Amino acid sequence: MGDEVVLLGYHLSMFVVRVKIALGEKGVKYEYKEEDLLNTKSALLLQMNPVHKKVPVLIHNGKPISESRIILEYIDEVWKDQTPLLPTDPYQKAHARFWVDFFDNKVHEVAKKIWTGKVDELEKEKKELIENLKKIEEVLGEKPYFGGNTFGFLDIAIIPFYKWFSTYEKVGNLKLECPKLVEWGNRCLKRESVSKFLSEEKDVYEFVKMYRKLIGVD
Ligand SMILES: N[C@@H](CCC(=O)N[C@@H](CSO)C(=O)NCC(=O)O)C(=O)O
Repeated sequence: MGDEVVLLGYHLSMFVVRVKIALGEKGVKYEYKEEDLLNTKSALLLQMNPVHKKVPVLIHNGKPISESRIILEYIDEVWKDQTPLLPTDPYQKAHARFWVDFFDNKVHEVAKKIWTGKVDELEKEKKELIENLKKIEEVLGEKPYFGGNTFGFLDIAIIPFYKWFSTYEKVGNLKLECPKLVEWGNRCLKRESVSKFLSEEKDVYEFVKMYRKLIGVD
């Protein structure tokens, strides 16, 4: 019997898109189950991820794996005969893990403070976001992809946020200065595994506007 793979997700979740891209790059077939995060989480989600109760959760032959970065590494190890996601060199692997951690904590979390917060009270966060995204752009440098000439782990981790940049700018009333990341994003979008799953900018913006009303900041 082949592998039974199920992905619990939410259509706009950048962390879920990471997993969809990785499974796409590996050519792994899976069943996708959309969670209604804004209303009631499914019993399956609560059973499979009782600690965080968040998506994505990858269920492989009945066994759940949570946290997108951990899921990416799991996928890379389990389906290792297809294109590798992580570098094989230990130092390059550590470098990739460092920058995904930086991105999650110093770009995504800072940006989330902005798009869920009172924008006129967030000058520090706005500066931080611009500066930290510049640091990510410096890691890319002149390379086509973060790992060099091939699309890999760090690209997969960051590209799902690409269509959120314009919403960061609109809601935060700020200007991101990352022309190389824009070029890189368009380059990644040429890959079917990316273009198939990345949200549209207008959908992201509509979601954030709705969410801000829901939590009473707008
Ligand atoms: N560190 C985790 C973050 C997952 C997450 O925040 N998932 C959100 C949807 S995307 O914003 C989620 O499931 N939220 C539901 C909740 O917070 O209850 C990862 O990398 O997988």
